[in-house]
Amino acid sequence: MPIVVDFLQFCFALLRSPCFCGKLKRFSVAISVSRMSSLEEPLGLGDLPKLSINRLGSLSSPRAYRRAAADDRNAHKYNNSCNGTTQMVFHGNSHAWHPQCRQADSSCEAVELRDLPRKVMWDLPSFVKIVEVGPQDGLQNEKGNVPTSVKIQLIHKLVDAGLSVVEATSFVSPKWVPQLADAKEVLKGIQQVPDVRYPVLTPNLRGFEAAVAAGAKEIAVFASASESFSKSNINCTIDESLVRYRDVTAAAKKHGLLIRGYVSCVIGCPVEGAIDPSKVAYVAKELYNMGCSEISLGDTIGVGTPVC
Ligand SMILES: CC(C)(COP(=O)([O-])OP(=O)([O-])OC[C@H]1O[C@@H](n2cnc3c(N)ncnc32)[C@H](O)[C@@H]1OP(=O)([O-])[O-])[C@@H](O)C(=O)NCCC(=O)NCCSC(=O)C[C@@](C)(O)CC(=O)[O-]
Repeated sequence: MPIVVDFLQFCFALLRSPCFCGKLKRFSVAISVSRMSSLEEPLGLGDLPKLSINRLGSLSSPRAYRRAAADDRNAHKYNNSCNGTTQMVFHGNSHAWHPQCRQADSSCEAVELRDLPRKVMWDLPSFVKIVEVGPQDGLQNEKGNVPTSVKIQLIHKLVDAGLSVVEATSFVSPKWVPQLADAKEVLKGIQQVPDVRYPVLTPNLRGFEAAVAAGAKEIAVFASASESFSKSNINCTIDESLVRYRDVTAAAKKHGLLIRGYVSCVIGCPVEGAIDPSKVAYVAKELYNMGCSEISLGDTIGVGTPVC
């Protein structure tokens, strides 16, 4: 199974667990795998393990971690006999992939299910970075026009509150988003704090050039896993957006700028309903390949609710 697919299955399993998704509408995932493979085969999401967060929690005790570490050290001694189907299994935080045979029959699946929470707990990141998008994603939906000075004040207060990444604005068409027509004045007006990042959205080269002229040091491109959402949001197909973003990211790399990538509607779309994770993985891989150092998987309409 390609790395991205397993990782996404783990994400969707967590999103479906009762407590996890109640708290998170969108989560920013920094996918930093050494190699991403293209995805052709459909995913068998129907057989996703039904993880319950309390089961995971029970494995988060120090003793469980010590036991997991011990197991992990012996991971290479796994010697399940099986009918020869080799799959990659992700083990512990060593980021080492241990080819491991697993039988397709229930006994192996029982082993796999029993082990999965340990691996998931063992492999959860040790910290969560909050990317604050209110000044952009929030204000763009405001009915009235928020004065530039108030936008700048909001950004300063968010930084004072301790946030280290505050998305400042979008350099998009004022015809589409009049609320952020003052993007240049906002970015120029911020008293930037060292070590704080102020990414801005740039949907095309025109927006990118305007952002650089206003002093942007980090940009974000935003694609979708839903064709309908892509059309309604940025007036082009997914593949057309990726062509645009290859130009934007190439220019950004020339300027040595950091690049974030967004994938919208990773769970569901208001028009198309449920979104196939392989579509999400395809878009994420393309964004990664063009140079995005962080990729945010957005449950844009907040439908990642628990299965049970
Ligand atoms: C993407 C475009 C620009 C394509 O715009 P377009 O209509 O497809 O094509 P266009 O190139 O003909 O541009 C239309 C007009 O905008 C101008 N224009 C063109 N580009 C720019 C620019 N960069 N800055 C300023 N002006 C621009 C362009 O010059 C033209 O002006 P006119 O010639 O008619 O006077 C348009 O569709 C647009 O701005 N859409 C709004 C995109 C947007 O802000 N969406 C919300 C972002 S948040 C989000 O997507 C979700 C996310 C990321 O938060 C994650 C999640 O939750 O899912």
